[in-house]
Amino acid sequence: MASPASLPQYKSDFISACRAGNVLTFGTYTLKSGRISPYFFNAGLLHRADLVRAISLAYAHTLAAEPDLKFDVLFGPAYKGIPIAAATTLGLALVDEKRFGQISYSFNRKEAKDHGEGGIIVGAPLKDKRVVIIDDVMTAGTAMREAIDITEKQGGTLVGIVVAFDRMEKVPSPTDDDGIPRPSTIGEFRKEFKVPVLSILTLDDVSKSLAGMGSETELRRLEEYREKYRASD
Ligand SMILES: O=P(O)(O)OC[C@H]1O[C@H](OP(=O)(O)OP(=O)(O)O)[C@H](O)[C@@H]1O
Ligand SMILES: O=C(O)c1cc(=O)[nH]c(=O)[nH]1
Repeated sequence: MASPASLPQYKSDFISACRAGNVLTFGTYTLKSGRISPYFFNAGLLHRADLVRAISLAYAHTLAAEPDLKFDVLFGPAYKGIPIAAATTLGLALVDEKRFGQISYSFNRKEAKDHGEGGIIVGAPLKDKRVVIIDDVMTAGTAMREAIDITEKQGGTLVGIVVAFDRMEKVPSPTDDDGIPRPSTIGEFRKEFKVPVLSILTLDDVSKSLAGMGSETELRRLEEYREKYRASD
């Protein structure tokens, strides 16, 4: 992926990291929502030290760009949200230790532990805290709804959401693939939860630079998919 000159440095660095890690791949993928996608953004591949640095700084700068967003805890839902929350907490201290030095992170266990310290939360308790949920991708928003539910049940207050990649897809419906545009998942979350929903990159950010990445057939399938699940906002 080439990085368009107009993008801020942290976004260009993040695109370069995605490229180095082959994070965006073409094929046939069943998504959590059940949609069959011709491309996939796999944040799990950003595991090398230099790529972890790029992703943690990109999330940290995305959060730092919101001066009014005050929060105490970054909550990363299992599983891919876990290393992202930990790495971004470090990234925040590197970007602005004065502002972010007291931020904590936590994550959930997918299955509650019934011995030792017990419970489903590891890391900072969420009770009475201002919580930003951090994850890799939002498509239909099911994973994010689960994370919001955990946050509320633990007594935390949701104040923001940040993801690496916004696939810019419409909210799911019973006639999901009717090709009729509906509001985007992220747009609906902004309206429903009245908190900032941030993403480092959107599909639009990278689509111009996709031309060198996939074959003509892969790019045509991507465009067909985009048309089918295109959001109206
Ligand atoms: O917006 P949605 O339609 O819910 O899909 C996106 C979510 O699905 C995947 O997580 P998954 O729940 O598969 O768990 P993982 O982190 O363990 O891979 C992905 O990491 C996103 O979090
Ligand atoms: O919707 C998903 O399940 C999904 C899409 C994507 O691009 N990457 C990912 O990890 N999950």
